[in-house]
This record gives sequence, C-alpha cells and structure tokens, in this order.
Amino acid sequence: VTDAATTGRGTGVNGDTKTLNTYFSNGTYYLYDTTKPMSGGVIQTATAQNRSTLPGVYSTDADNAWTASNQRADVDAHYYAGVVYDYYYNTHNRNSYDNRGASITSTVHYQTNYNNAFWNGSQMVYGDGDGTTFAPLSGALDVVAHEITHAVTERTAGLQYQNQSGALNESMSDVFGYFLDPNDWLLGEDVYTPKVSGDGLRSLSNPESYGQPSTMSNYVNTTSDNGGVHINSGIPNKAAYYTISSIGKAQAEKIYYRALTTYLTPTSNFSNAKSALLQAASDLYGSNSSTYNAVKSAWDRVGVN
Ligand SMILES: O=C(NO)[C@]12CC[C@H](CC1)C2
Ligand SMILES: [Ca+2]
Ligand SMILES: [Zn+2]
Repeated sequence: VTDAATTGRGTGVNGDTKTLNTYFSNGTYYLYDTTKPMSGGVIQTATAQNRSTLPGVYSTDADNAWTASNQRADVDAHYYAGVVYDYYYNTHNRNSYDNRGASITSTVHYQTNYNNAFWNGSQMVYGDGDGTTFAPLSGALDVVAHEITHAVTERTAGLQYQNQSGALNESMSDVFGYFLDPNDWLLGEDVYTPKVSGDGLRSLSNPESYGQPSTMSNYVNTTSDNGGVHINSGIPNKAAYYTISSIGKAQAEKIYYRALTTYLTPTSNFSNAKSALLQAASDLYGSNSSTYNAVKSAWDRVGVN
C-alpha cells in the first residue's frame, strides 16, 4: 500500500493558483490534509454533487492538478479551511474549533444555485451561488472564517442564535472574518455579486450601507431572521470597527478571542459583551490602559451602556 501525504496545485473560485495539502491513496488524490498538529484530525473536503446529502463524497482528482472549473469551490474550501486552522492555532493557540484537534470537514456544491453557506453543528456547507448574487461561497476567506468561527463560538460562549446574543454570535463571525481578511472592512466581497465590483454583503465600517443599524438607538426589534441576528450585528460590528481602528488588529484580536472564550455566555447581550471585552482588555493591558479606554469609547459611541 503506498498511501502518502502529497502536495497538489489548484485553481480557486477567482482563478488564482494555490498549493494544496492532498493525499494519495490507491491511485487517486484526495482533498485530505494530514499535515496539521490535530492529533489524528484532518482537514477534508467533499462534494454534495449538487444534492443535499451530507457530507457527500470526497473530492478526488486523477493527477493532483485541481484545475477543472467544477473543482474551484472544492479548492478554496480546502485551502481556506487550512488558513483559518493555522490562524487559530498560531495566533490564539487554539487547535481547531474544539481546541482538541477536531477534523474540519467542508462540503461544497450543496444543492443548486444555493446562495448561502452554514455550519451545521458538525461541518461547513457551501452553496455554489446563482452566479448573480453569489459566486461559490467558499471563494472568500472571510466567509470561510465566518463559518468556522460559528463553530468556535458554539464550543465556547455558546451564544444563543437569537436576538442580542444571536447578533453577537453573527458579529463575532464577521469580526474574525475581518481578522482573517483585514484588507477591507467588507464581508464576502470576493464572492458577493461577481458581476459588480467593490461591494460586499456587510460592512463593519459602515453597516448602514447594507441596511444594518450601527447604534443601539436603531436596534431593530423583529421576529424575522431569529430576531434580526444578521441585521443587529451591525451594532457590535461598528464597535469592533472603532476598536480595531483605534488599537490595531493585534491587540483587538487578543481581546476578542479572550472575551469570546472566557467571558461571554449563551445569553450574553450587547451590554454583557461590552463588559466582557472590557474585562479582557483589563486582563491583557490593564484597566487604566489606552487600550481599555478605546474599547469603552467604541461601545459608548454605538450607544451600549
Ligand atoms: O452571515 C452568514 N451566515 O450566518 C452568511 C450569509 C452569506 C455569507 C455566508 C453565510 C455570510
Ligand atoms: Ca473582506
Ligand atoms: Zn453567520
């Protein structure tokens, strides 16, 4: 038997070439990455073949050159999952979403023209988009980071996916999406409306530009979208924008990770989040630090007491 970890080459959703950690077994190559210190866990990518059965079948290739057009979503889901794994391990000393080296499984080509992506409690799932609203959704690093952060949140704070705790859940995923892709304040710009340039799904710097509030006074009380979790996330997102703009990414990501994994709870609301982030800032930089004051100012500016 000649099974082996191999290195392949692939084309991503946006036509870019990237190097892939693959696996060769019995004459076939797999999107199966055994190179991470996951004590048995792997990063593995599958295709639902445009149906709904999960996880589907492993993505395979005959020659380890993953360049077919129908492999682009597979390539990016696999590659970006590895990038996000490395980020949590190297920046926060967290070994996968469970901090115990759990395998990260992604399935692409879910259903047909599916304009969404989600963490189903066990794995990531990505639609191909309809080509107008979305390109294949694994093509954006900030989207992949958004999804994997839902898994981290589920295993740590456990923020209930409704009302203010749900909006915080969403915001944490958008904020870590920024930490992975800090080139802009937009979320999903690499896959959103492929025929239109410069737009995104949401903006941390200007939530209003995509119909989100950025102040508590404009909190939207609604029963739709689990109490507006994708709408009211604009408020904590704007606070994050102020915080990052003031203290920088390096300190902000430490504060956010500590708050998420140490202080937030399933029913935390926006005010609890302000306290959690202030406690984290105090722990890390002192309660008289400019960093602490910047976090306080950010949440004061969005009207959260
Ligand atoms: O916000 C989200 N999920 O909670 C989105 C919706 C479109 C992108 C992929 C998943 C972001
Ligand atoms: Ca982005
Ligand atoms: Zn989300």
